[in-house]
Amino acid sequence: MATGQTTIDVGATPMAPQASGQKQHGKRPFQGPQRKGAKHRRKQKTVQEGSHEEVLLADVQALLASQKLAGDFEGDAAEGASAPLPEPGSEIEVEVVELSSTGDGLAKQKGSDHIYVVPFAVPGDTVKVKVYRHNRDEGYTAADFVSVVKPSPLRDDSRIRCPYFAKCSGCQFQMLDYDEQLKIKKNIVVKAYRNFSQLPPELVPEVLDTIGSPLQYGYRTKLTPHFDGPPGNSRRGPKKAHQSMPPFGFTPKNTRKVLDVEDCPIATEAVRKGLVEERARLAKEYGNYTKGATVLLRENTKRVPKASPSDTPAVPEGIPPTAVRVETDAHVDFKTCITDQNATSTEYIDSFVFTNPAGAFFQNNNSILPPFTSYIREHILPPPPPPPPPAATTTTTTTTTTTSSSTTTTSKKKPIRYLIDAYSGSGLFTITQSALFPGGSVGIDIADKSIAYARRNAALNGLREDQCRFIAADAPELFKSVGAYDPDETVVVLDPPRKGCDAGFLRQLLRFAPRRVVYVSCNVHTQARDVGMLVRGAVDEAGGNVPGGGGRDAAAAAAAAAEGGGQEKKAGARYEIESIRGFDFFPQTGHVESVAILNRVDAVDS
Ligand SMILES: C[S@@+](CC[C@H](N)C(=O)[O-])C[C@H]1O[C@@H](n2cnc3c(N)ncnc32)[C@H](O)[C@@H]1O
Repeated sequence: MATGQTTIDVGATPMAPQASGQKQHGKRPFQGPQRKGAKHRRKQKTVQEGSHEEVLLADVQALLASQKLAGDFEGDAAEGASAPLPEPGSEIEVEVVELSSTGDGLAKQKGSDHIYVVPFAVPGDTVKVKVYRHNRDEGYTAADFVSVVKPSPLRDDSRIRCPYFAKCSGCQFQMLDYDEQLKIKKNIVVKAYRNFSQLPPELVPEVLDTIGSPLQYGYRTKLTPHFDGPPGNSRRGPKKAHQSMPPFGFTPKNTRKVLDVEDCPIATEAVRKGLVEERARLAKEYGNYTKGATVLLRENTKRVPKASPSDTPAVPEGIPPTAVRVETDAHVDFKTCITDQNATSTEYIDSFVFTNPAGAFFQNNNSILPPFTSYIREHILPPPPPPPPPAATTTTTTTTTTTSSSTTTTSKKKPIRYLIDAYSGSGLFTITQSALFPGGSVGIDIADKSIAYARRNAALNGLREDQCRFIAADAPELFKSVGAYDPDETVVVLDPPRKGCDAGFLRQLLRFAPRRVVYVSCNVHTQARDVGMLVRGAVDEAGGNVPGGGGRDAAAAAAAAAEGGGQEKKAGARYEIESIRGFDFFPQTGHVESVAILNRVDAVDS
C-alpha cells in the first residue's frame, strides 16, 4: 500500500462513530498508563486523550514492558535503539502476538523483539507485511498487511463478506467468529480500565460480557463515502473539473488516497442502495466538481400501521418503489436513504419514534438500540435492597468488597424521581427512560438543532414538558437549572462525545452529587479516565487524570476521601462502580461502546 502521512480519518471510514457537535480533543502531553518497572520511557509527545494513537502507544508500551519482565527482551526498541530495522517499503514476515485495543495486531519478526503494528491480522497469524514507517521514539514500526503466510486458528477467511476487507480501514475483524469478536471487545474494556482509570484493581469490578448486536452485517444506518478533488488543482488559481469518475468510497489504512468502494455489507440494505445510486449520480456529474466532497447516506423509515396481520398497505406517497420493505404483524416499515444533511430522518426503537436532522448525531446501529435501551431501563434505578440476612445462629466474620453497591441501596433511601440526561442529543435516553421518573426528566445538549428535535421527539412520543424538557447549552450549564432536583433522588446519564467529559463538567457533577450515574460512552478509554476521577472524587485542573493518581495513590485517595480527609477530597461526592459492560454497536470493527454504572458513596449510609 501507499506511503505518505498516516491518517486516521474518523469521519470518513464506515466504522467510525460520528458525533455532530464533537469538538477537537484538547491536546496535552501524553501521560499514558503508569507501570512499575517500565524503564523504556518515550519522549514526551502530544497526543489526543483517548485517541487511536494514545491507545496504541499504551499497548505497545505494555508489550515492551512485559517482554522486559519476561526476560526475553533482546532489543532496545522503546528508546529507538540503533538495531538495524528493515527499510521502509521492504516486505518481511512477522508473527502476531496480541491485538491492540485499536484492532491492530502487534507482531514480532523471528529473532527480534521489535514491535510491528499490523492491521487486519489476529494473534497466531504469520503474515507478510510491507514496512511503512518506523516510530523509533514510540518503539514500534507501522506496517501494511500484504498476505497471510500461516493462518491463526482464530482466522477463517471464508467468513469475510466484503471484497474490500484488508484494504478499507473500516472493518478489522471479519475473519473472526462473532463470539471471538465479543471476547476481544470485553478485553478492550478490561484493558481500558486497567490502563486509563488510574484506579487500583480492587476498585474496578469484573467487566461483564459484551452484549452483541442482533445484526452483525447490514446494521449501519449511516455512511459518509467521499471523493477527492481533481488532481493538480491548487488552492489559488483556476480550478479544473474532474475529467473522469474519481474513486468514491472510504479511506484505506496508511494512505490518504480514497479507496473506490461499490458496496459496504455492514450497511443496511437501504444505505447500500443509496451508495449505488450516489455512485450512478457521480458517474454522470463528476464533470461539475472542481473540489472533493463527502456524501451523506442516512437511512430513513416511513412506518405504516397495519389494520390486521394480513393487511398489505400500499407504498405511501413520496416513497419510491425501490424502498426496502420490512414487515411485522403490526406495521410495514418503508426504508429509504437520505442524502440531504438538513432533511429529517426518522427511526423507531421499539414503539418510540425519533426524528433527527439527517446530518446530526444519532446512534448508527438501529438493531442494537432496543436491547441497549432496555438494558439502561433495567439498570438506571438502583437494584432493590438485598433481603435481610436470616437470623444468625453462629458468629461469622464477613468482608465487604469495595465495589459492592450494598452501601447505596438500603431501604431507608428516598426513591429516585428525577433523570438528568447530559449530552442528550435528540433525547434518546431522556425519552426512552422518562416513564421511570415521576419528578421529570431533563436533557441538555450543545447542538441547538438536536435539542429542537428532542423537543419535537418528546411530543411525538406523547410526553408533556413537565415530564420531559430540554436545554440547548454547554453541559456544565445544566447545574444552573436543576436546583429543584434533590441529588438524593436523581440519576444522571452521561453520553459525551469521544473526548469524554470536560473537567468543569465533572467538577460540577461531583459537587451536585447525584445518587447514581449511568455513563454511556463510545470511547471506553476516556470513559475509564472520567470514571476514575468520579471514583476518586477528584478532578485535576487540566481536566484529566490526577497526577500520581494511579495504583496505590488512588486507593489511598479513595480511602482518605472516605475518612473525610486527604488532599484529593476536592469536589464533593465520590463514587463506586457497580458494573461495567461493553455493547457491540459496530460488529466486524475493533470498536466497542461501554456502560458504567456508579453509585454515590455516602459518608454515613442511611
Ligand atoms: C455521543 S453523542 C450522544 C447523543 C445522545 N445521547 C444519543 O445517544 O443519541 C454526544 C452528544 O454530545 C453533544 N455535545 C458535545 N459537546 C457537548 C457539550 N460541551 N455540552 C453538551 N453537549 C455536548 C453532541 O452534540 C452530541 O449530541
